[in-house]
Amino acid sequence: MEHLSGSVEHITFANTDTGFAVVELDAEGELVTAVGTMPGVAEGEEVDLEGEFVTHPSFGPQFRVNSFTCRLPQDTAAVLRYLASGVLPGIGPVTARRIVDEFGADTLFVIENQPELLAKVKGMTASKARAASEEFRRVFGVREAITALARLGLPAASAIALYRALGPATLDLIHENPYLLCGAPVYLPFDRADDIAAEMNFEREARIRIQAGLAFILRHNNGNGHTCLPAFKLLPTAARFLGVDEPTLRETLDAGLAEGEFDALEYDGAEYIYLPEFLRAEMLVAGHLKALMSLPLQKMKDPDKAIGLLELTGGIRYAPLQRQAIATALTSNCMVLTGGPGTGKTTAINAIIALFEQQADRVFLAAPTGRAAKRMSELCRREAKTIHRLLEVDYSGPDQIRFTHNEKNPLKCDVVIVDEMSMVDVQLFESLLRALRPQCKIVLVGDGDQLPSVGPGNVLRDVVDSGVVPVVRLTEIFRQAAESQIVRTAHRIVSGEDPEPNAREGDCFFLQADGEACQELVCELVSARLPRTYGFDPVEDIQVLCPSKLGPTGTAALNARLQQLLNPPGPGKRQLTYFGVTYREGDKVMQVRNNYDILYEREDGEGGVGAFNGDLGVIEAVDPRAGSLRVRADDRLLTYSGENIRELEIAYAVTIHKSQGSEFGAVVLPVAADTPKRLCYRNLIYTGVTRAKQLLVLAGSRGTLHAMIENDRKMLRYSCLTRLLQDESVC
Ligand SMILES: Nc1ncnc2c1ncn2[C@@H]1O[C@H](COP(=O)(O)OP(=O)(O)OP(=O)(O)O)[C@@H](O)[C@H]1O
Repeated sequence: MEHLSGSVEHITFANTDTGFAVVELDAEGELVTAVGTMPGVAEGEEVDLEGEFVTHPSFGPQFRVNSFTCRLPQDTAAVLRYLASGVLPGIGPVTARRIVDEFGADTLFVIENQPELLAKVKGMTASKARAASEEFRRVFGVREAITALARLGLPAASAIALYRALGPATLDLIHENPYLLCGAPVYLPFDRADDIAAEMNFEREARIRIQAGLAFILRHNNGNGHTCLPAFKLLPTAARFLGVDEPTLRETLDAGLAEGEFDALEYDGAEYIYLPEFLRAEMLVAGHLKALMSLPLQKMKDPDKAIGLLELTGGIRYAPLQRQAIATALTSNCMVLTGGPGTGKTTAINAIIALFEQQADRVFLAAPTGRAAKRMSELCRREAKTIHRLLEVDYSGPDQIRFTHNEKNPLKCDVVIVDEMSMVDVQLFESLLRALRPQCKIVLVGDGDQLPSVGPGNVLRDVVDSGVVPVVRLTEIFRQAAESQIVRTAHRIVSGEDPEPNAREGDCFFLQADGEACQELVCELVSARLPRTYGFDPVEDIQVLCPSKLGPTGTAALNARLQQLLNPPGPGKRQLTYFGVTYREGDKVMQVRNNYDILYEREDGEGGVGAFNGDLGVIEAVDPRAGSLRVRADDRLLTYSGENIRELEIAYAVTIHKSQGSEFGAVVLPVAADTPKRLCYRNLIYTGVTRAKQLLVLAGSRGTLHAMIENDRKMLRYSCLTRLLQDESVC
């Protein structure tokens, strides 16, 4: 680690949200470019940096900043430059000169502590002076927090986020309870917070430690899809994890329950422990659906006749189960429509939409991901939005996501149809239901054999299992769809059968290969064979879907190879390397978590914020100097900089989990013999197979494929939604 001091001559780039900046520094007469997290850095400031000199391929030598501290400008000339740079609101060069003329070397002290004196300077008002003072204190508060938290090993971006959440009292609050670091927005691993707390002499049996440990275990399990944990699981796990005996844990848990830190439900003699937001979500979902089901039905007079007329005008004959689905949608306030690929769900949805609209009902279509919404729009030939877009994310609040549409501002629709419901987690469903008027009808469409949602809960399965809402399951594969081997393979998998042998003219193949040879085969298929034989574009049309991230046929190894093959470095092709990952213009990338800070522009000029888990795009431009990227994802052009870049993964190959809700022209799916056992199960392979529309190539070992199909273990997800729906005392 090297040390560098100097005064900031020029700011080339600065992102106020992340603190990422590129500055020109006068370091003892030599001009040096410094790049890194330097929140609020301003011209004229004296900074002390730690980091290393690196040589950038395009910009030559520069200093990569690891830690940043700054001294207030010392002499009046430096103070003047600092203020004149526009760093504080309402103060431009002319006013800056007047202020410095008035207060000289005391200028910054006055700004910080005596804004009322500042107000007397010509060009300033009391409110301008207050705003400038507040901004000054905020910037220095953030910096103080960054310096103090850096000593605890926290990166600057986390410190900035924490300061945004906790405000000026950040450091005091962390000293009182270092375990706050385990929660939003930092989510520090418990053992790291535990080490910090130990240094501050917190005891092992301290109540805040135990409560934080219990919350950490619950949060960790939320990450694995559970909305709650039975106490008989939570307590022994916590005893091992925290090294505290169970009676002490029970006592602390009870105190936490009394104080509202946790919530609990009891069913069949077991006690289920929740973080409050998840019980609130389940209660709301159960209450809303039950209330909806109990509302008097505004039945269509003669649904059979209406369906018959639709058949006549549309030149179609609905299958009996489709008729049942359409009639159920028209005659009940809420329903679930399920079925595998090619069973006529979309055809039934289109009929449902048409008949609702005949009654002058306003129908909204929604899906959990951008790709699923796009597909729904295409198939239903009308606008479908992501649930987030339908509800309109409200960006005005702090980090916690909020929506513009909620119980106070409900959506103006009479019916909402949600596709790919298996992917909707309990909190997103809660948000959707909050935004619906109580009488708004709901049609939930999904395929229960797909993987459950990434987020907590198993809403579709729980609602189906409850028996509270009518469910129609389409089972007949229509002739046109049955011609597709992909569709037949998917249905065989659901019934536990291996795919048929390869046909000469088909859309689904199995190719035998293993280990490194399988990696080689996948790369050859994507880069040469499939483009040559079928005309697929290797980046746009073909997607490699892997069960695992690791091993020769995991996403990590395949992405490294495919990036080199499909998008090697070239003259004029700019790239940047961030935390060991090289992002190059032309690379295919995926956003791997929801982030409401990323700016985008749509082709129609509409701007907005937000990138969502699973969004796929291509890097259109890289600005290595500013450390930023522009990514095109369908009709949106997203801008990434600083820490946000870490949420982008190279995506020539992605895991099957991450591919939920998306479809691709061609899918290459490695099922090598070394696929980890825990990833050999039916829902996973079924989800992967059903992502392919025109061509599916399974490459690997038949034994592994067979093992995956054979293992029908349904993943256990702890949740009480089914019970809450069935429980008559809950409303
Ligand atoms: N009643 C029907 N009579 C004849 N063909 C039908 C009927 N219903 C659907 N089909 C045809 O069957 C095929 C699959 O239907 P559809 O797209 O509605 O199914 P899906 O369940 O939505 O499939 P996927 O999930 O794969 O998109 C389509 O080609 C459609 O035209």
